[in-house]
This record gives sequence, structure tokens and C-alpha cells, in this order.
Amino acid sequence: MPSTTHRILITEPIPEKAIDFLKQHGEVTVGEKGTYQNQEHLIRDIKGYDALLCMLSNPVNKRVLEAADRLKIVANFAVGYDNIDVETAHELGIKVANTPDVLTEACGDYAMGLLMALSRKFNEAEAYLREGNFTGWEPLGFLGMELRNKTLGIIGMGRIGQAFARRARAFGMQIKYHNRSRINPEIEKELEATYIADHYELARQSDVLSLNCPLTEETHHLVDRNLLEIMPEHALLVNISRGAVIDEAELAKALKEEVIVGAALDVFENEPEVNPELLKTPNTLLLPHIASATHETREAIGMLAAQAIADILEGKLASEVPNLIRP
Ligand SMILES: O=CC(=O)O
Repeated sequence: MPSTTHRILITEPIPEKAIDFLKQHGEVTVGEKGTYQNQEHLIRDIKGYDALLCMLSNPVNKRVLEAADRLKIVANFAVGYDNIDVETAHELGIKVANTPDVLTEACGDYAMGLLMALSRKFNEAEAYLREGNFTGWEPLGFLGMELRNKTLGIIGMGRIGQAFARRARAFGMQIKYHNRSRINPEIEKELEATYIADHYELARQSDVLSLNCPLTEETHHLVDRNLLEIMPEHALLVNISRGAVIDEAELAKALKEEVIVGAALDVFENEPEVNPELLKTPNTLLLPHIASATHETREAIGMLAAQAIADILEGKLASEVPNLIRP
């Protein structure tokens, strides 16, 4: 144990390897599952901690950060960090880290899996079988959409968007994308991807629209009624980014009115609540935010977040910690 003991709060149980690693750098407390989804509990407990390793379900907002008295770093166990008030953290001299790269391939696999399951109606067909309705092979049962020669439109062509695009290419899909700026021309060429400057135009041209952007003021409710109406009637929507990128109430309505055919959603506007109207929509695959949930990836996420904490507590320069969010 170092001479000045650092105190580290991990808000939920995470892979043991990361916990054991952090125990070599300070005194570690691991919260009980779900406790710190409540901001009042974070406000109550944050005093006295030097480092916080938090989940995307923990609201690390201004009140929480101002309640801290010796916090040096907040490391999110996620690549998305819209749960953290980064501006306030930086004003208070608190570093913020996330976990890019290590979850890219797991998320690429998962997005492809969601699209396969949605386009070929896996969940509905399985429910049909389990309910005892499979009484013989049907030539017209559960007809889905083939992916070959279809256009995958990606909003947010960062690492995860590109990983999805690579897989979709192997299925014969064409890639179009919208992003704040054009991606590296070599990657664009490799993916034979077309940049579309206007996201409404991308929606119009996409058989499948995938959301892979962070949640920001600009992307909040980016998928609204107007955009859904612009999409082709046979279109599918896939979201593994953040729930609030979609106006969920409008999506539920649009699915019921068959404005588009279906949606695969891994994320929700008010997690862990799921809009009850979405639960009633038939062509919808709803999953509990598990895109990065593999043993390998969750361990890597834990280690990357833990390493940032160790580096900062040991006094490394911010420039030496690659996964810090820059002010
Ligand atoms: O949603 C998961 C993440 O941002 O890592």
C-alpha cells in the first residue's frame, strides 16, 4: 500500500482483475449493484474519495462533483460519457477518462447480430416456436429482408460505426454515412463508403439506418418524426449508441403506424425504464444495453479505466494518459 493511501470508489462490481489491480494503488470500495444510479447516494458518499470508477448509469453531475472534496479523476466504465458533466469536472480540476477502442469489435459484432436478428425476425419466430405454434414448414412464414445489396446508413462513423460497416460489407451491403466530418479517405475507400452531408438525405437513402454517434445536444432526438417519415417504408433502425438520440414516443408511434418496418434497440431514453409503448410494438428487438457485454471486453474496459486512475493517482501528466477526455 502506498504511504498516502488513496481511496477509490468503484460504483458496481466489475471484473475482478480490475478491482485487484486498483487494490495495488489504494483502498478500494465496491458499491452494491444499482446503489449509485441514485445521484443522492453519490452525493452522500463521494467525500473522501480520490478516484471514482463509475458506470454509464451513474449520474456524475455538477452536484455530485461539487460534493467531492478530494476527487482527482472520474473514469467511466464505458466509451460514452454523457452521464458525466465533463465541463464542471474540468473546472474543478478533476480529470475524466473513458474506455475507447477496447470495446469496438464487440460492439461491431453486436450491431451486426442485431441487424441479422431484426431483418430475419429471430425473436418473433422463436417466440412463435416456444408458444407451440410451429406446426409445419411455411413457405410464407417470417419473410425478412435480405441484406445483400442493401444500403446501411450510419450516423456517427467513429470506431464503432466503422466496425459495423466492415462487417456489413462482408454481407454485401453498401455503406453511406453521416458524421460531423468526413473520415480518413483511406478508410472511406476501404469501406467504399459514401459521405452524405445531410442526415435527412442519408435517412432517405438507407434501407437500414444505424445510430453510432455519441449523445450530445446536437444528437438529442435526432431521430424524430420527420426523419422517420423520410426513411423508406421497408427500412429498419438499429441503435446501440444512446437512447435519447431517438424520440422514443415518436418511434413507437411510427412502428405501430408502419412508417418503418422495425427497430433493434439496445439503449433507451430513460434506462432502466423502457417506454411501455415500445414494449407493445411487434417488429422491435429490445435488449438491455449489452453491446459490449463479453467477458473479454468487459475485463479490458475495467483495466483501461483502472489504469487511468492508477496513472493519475501516481502523478502522471495528463498527456501521458491516452484515454483522458481533453478539455
Ligand atoms: O454504452 C456503452 C458504452 O458507452 O461503453
